[in-house]
Amino acid sequence: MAVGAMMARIGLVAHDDKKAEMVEWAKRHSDRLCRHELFATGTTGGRIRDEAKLEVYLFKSGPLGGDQQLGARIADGGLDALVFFIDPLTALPHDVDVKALTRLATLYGTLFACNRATADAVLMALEAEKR
Ligand SMILES: O=C(CO)COP(=O)(O)O
Repeated sequence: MAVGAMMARIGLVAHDDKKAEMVEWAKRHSDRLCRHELFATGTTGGRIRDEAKLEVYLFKSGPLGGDQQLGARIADGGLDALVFFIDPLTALPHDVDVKALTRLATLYGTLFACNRATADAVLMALEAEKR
């Protein structure tokens, strides 16, 4: 991404117990988020689109490959930041996909927020950063 308050490509994902929190966060920051290009796993993105009224590109649902699609975007250099509200208390059938996504975000140095506090900081960083 290049300079100033330019559009960033942001991935949004939330596990089921965290979806309400993600939607609330997206609503609170909708004036900021609408300036960026948003990508999300299917169910998370559908809720953000419907409830926060934001334009979101929807990948497949996480358990059906959506985490992998976001990971592929990271590997291709197509994502500037990832906001992923992970549920640490629930076992997931696609845990390997979750690990793969967080691994790729780490490997490629993607701005990565896993809770509301760091998500706020990531948004601020995207706006402040001189790129
Ligand atoms: O399971 C998820 C991420 O691991 C989220 O997928 P959904 O947004 O489709 O529920």
